[in-house]
Amino acid sequence: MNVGLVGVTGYGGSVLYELLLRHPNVDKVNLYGHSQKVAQALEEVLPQLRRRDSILPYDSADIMKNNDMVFFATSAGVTTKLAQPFIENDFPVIDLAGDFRLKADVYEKWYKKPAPQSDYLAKAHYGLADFTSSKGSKYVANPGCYATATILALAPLVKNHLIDPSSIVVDAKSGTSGAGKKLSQSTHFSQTNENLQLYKVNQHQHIPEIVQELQKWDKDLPYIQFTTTLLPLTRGIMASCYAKAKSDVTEEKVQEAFSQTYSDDTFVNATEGIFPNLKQVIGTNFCDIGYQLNPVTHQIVIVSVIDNLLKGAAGQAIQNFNQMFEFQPDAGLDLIPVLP
Ligand SMILES: NC(=O)C1=CN([C@@H]2O[C@H](COP(=O)(O)OP(=O)(O)OC[C@H]3O[C@@H](n4cnc5c(N)ncnc54)[C@H](OP(=O)(O)O)[C@@H]3O)[C@@H](O)[C@H]2O)C=CC1
Ligand SMILES: CC(=O)N[C@@H](CCC(=O)OP(=O)(O)O)C(=O)O
Repeated sequence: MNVGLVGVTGYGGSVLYELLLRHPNVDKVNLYGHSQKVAQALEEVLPQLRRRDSILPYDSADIMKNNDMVFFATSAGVTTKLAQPFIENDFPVIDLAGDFRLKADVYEKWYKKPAPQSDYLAKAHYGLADFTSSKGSKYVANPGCYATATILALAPLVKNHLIDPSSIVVDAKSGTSGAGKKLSQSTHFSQTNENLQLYKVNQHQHIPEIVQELQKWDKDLPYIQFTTTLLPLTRGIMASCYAKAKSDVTEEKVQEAFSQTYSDDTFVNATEGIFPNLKQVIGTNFCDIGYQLNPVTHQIVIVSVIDNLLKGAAGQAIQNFNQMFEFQPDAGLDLIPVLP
């Protein structure tokens, strides 16, 4: 099949392009940029890919005519403006941005941008690929990177009501590629290198996304305590999550919850007492999780790690693509970590 990709010049888009080029069910990837530009040689912007492709001017009619579906890996607010013709024509879209993940009022509050129309939002499927299937959906809102790491870490405990939902504390950390390619003061080399910086404390836009999804399993879950820290690394997210176990919860019950939830999952691996590090997942679509119940404090610590550009973005988008078109669940995702 032919697929369209808008946003190849960004971090998420370039990683998605690499995955699509190697995907067994993709014949051609057509690249699109901004509407006002003429076609641009890909080599001019991404010479390291060594491909003689062109980035075509953005045109929704052209995208629908020449492709079977389209991926948007564009900045927040772009699909709110561009998605309409695809939704009205039931043309399949997978959107890596946050525009279609939240209810309109929640999106506007946390992203500080106008939300898409409510009837369009109602057509979007939140594609947390390890828990839901995108089969039959025409518009998939691919989850956020921190949201993916955090929800996957907490899901077994929240679903099985093993923790006090008001006790959740998440200390999440990300490499700078999570912020996209645009330079800012906090991602400047001299500011990031050999430094740790907290940012968006209690204001991160993934807080409502995490809460919205966890509440599907426990409607009594209130807002979570969530902080984000910028790491002096390019790729990777580590989410360290803490929650108070209910009084009757034992080590066996916690183990059973993780093993029931993830034993058949190709991409999520959860292990009791062994805590993951970032390098074991960078370059892959895996989410590795370590967890332990502290018998003294009765707190459970759960640590998850992902590559923000793969499991947190392009890799999960491919999982959703595979579900949407009923390809093999792991097609195009046979990746091994970057070593050493
Ligand atoms: N980086 C990450 O780890 C993750 C990112 N995301 C989300 O995925 C999306 C892409 O992120 P990321 O790759 O990091 O961002 P970047 O800032 O690196 O790239 C943004 C891309 O969007 C393109 N773009 C912006 N405006 C338009 C427009 N009006 N029309 C067409 N193209 C446009 C840019 O093109 P140009 O180069 O021409 O400006 C660029 O290719 C964002 O919404 C982000 O929040 C989600 C999960 C993780
Ligand atoms: C390090 C860094 O800055 N990460 C970004 C990740 C969020 C993102 O990718 O945006 P969406 O809301 O569209 O998912 C952040 O914290 O805002």
